[in-house]
Amino acid sequence: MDVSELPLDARLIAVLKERGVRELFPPQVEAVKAGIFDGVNLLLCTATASGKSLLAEVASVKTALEGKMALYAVPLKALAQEKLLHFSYYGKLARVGISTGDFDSEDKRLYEYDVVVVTYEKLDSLLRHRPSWLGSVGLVVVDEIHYLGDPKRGPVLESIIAKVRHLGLRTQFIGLSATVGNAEEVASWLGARLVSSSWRPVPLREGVYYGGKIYFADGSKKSLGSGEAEIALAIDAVAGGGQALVFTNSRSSTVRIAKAIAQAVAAHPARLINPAEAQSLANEVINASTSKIIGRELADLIARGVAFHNAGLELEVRRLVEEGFRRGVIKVVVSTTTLAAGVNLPARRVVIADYERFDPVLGREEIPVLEYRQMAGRAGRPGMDPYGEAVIVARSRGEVDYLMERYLRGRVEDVKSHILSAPNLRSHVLGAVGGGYAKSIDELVDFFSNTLGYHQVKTSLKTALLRSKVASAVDELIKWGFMERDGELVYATELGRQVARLYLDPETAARYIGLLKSMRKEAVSAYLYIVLTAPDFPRVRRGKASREIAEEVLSALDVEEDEEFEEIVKTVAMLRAWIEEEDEDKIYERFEVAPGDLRVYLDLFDWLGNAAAKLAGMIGLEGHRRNLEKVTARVIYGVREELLELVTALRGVGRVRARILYNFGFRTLRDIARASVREIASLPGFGEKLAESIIEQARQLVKF
Ligand SMILES: Nc1ncnc2c1ncn2[C@@H]1O[C@H](COP(=O)(O)OP(=O)(O)OP(=O)(O)O)[C@@H](O)[C@H]1O
Repeated sequence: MDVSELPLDARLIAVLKERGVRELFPPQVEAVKAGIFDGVNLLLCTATASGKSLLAEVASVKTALEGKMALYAVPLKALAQEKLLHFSYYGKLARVGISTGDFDSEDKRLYEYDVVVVTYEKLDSLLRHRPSWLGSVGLVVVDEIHYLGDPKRGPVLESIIAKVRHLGLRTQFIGLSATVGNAEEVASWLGARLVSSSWRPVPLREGVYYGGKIYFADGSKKSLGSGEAEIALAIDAVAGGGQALVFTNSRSSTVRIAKAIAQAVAAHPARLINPAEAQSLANEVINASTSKIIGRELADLIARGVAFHNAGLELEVRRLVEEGFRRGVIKVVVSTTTLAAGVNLPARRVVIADYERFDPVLGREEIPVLEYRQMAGRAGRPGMDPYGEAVIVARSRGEVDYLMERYLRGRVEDVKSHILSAPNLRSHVLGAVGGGYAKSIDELVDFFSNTLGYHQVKTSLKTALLRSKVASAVDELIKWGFMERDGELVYATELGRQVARLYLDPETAARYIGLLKSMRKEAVSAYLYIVLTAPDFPRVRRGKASREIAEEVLSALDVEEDEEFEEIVKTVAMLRAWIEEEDEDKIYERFEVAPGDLRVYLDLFDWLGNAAAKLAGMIGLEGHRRNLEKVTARVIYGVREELLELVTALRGVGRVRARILYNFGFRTLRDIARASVREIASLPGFGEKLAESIIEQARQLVKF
């Protein structure tokens, strides 16, 4: 089908042609025939790179051109940024915005956009606020809809869909995924037509590697040189003019394998990389990295055409690696399997070095087929590679057949709902009541009967079951003071509504309130401790907990000294070092955290610390509210209290520069407003341009 034949605005067709899209891919033709441009609800389950996103983007812009809004939901903030970039192709045809942070806001200004890219949680939170513009939404897209099976994020998606249904919005719904086992069931629940296809723009060959040979699923074999599997497979791909993406199961092995491959690249008789280009990218990475140690380690590899990619790297650095790989400057990227969803990097050969990983709770576990498919699907760059290859590494001859059956021929797991588990149900019951979606047990039952979880219950007593689960959730929420019941009617208390708006898990909110109420003394470590008790927080697991900090926490709070206490105290110690302005590299070394981890902590603290402050305010603990706000601001910026005025107000001034300004006597915005460009420009790390900018900013702020 030629794009000119599509029922679309001529300007939109022109953009497609400019992007090089002339003929639709076969699954796209099916989607068009199924009614994607006629407002029909669709579930598109087609292979990676088969053009799902392109269609959903076009449908969004079409909706915009028809005067309605489109909401485009993605699982990760980084993917939201990427999506925003994709939408820039459509130029002025649609005003596209992004909304991923700050749950406690209904984002009135979003109304100014035609297309809004959101994360799942942000979309659910927006629906809880019920902004006035909801009525003008004409399309909701959910990308990577297999997240429905995720224990925490799945219920968020179900809740979104239940709310959209409840509101009776006349919206089209489009779900996208390459990997849903029970696509028919999900489509039937969504009331959507299913378009499913295994067509790929680049043929995919899948195989298992053992003892120097790749055994392909079609029975053919390929012999490679001897040596470590990952190295042999990567070098073979690069020597053949391609690139390789290697997935492994731990951060430390991404670094170890990348180093070994870099050595092999350097030792190869043929010149496999362009050293000048590689060196220039390496320099960029050093400049962008907040950790000198990790930055140098990575840059050293990039200079040899290889990189590691894991959650320890900050987003800017990950972006540079991804871009370098897309441009072909980097030939091999070694990534953790857990990051597979977040890396949109096609490569000629994908190597799955480990099919097992270590879970702190479950121990060793095999990766699901869904994850294997997500990784394997990245093999083959459309328009650049004649084929793609996905190779999984076996550790023994006997495993070859096992892996072939389990992964290459295996069926992707069914998506199973988790919304009826008690913690999830409590959270979404409060969200539904707090957002005005239900006012009685009956209405709650009605609301949750729109979920996949209900759809999947197979007993004839399913309504009775749902009713009893909902009633227990309500009882628990009443006990915590977030809801009240009057016969059949249920209400969210003011506090409960606030918890729902802050997008807090009710159990966490109840814990915060309990700890704040019983606090005996105002202590920074105790505030950090309280916020960190949320189960969402990762914990620092290395080293010994500091006794001094433990004592400070215990003098203020009534808590048990158990294993969890130890872990939280270690994390408190790390954040204390950060807000006492300890050098970043020292923190990374002392607590064995990496820049990417620290960014995750800060992001979470921004949300949960501010939420805890709001709760304190609501229960009349004004002093705690102010202290929590201050501690949260200090965590966000990594500074002592005296620097807050400068770091919060001035663009281009972070913790290091603010400290320099302060120590040189520029302690307030007023001091800076009075300074001359020459004075500030001569400080270490400040140039003339930056000096001009911050003086100008300070003058405006203090109306100098
Ligand atoms: N009909 C087409 N003709 C040419 N190029 C196309 C066509 N459709 C999509 N593309 C291009 O192919 C690439 C992959 O498309 P897209 O990202 O939409 O696939 P996808 O199925 O959403 O992949 P993923 O599962 O990774 O999200 C993009 O660069 C896109 O611009």
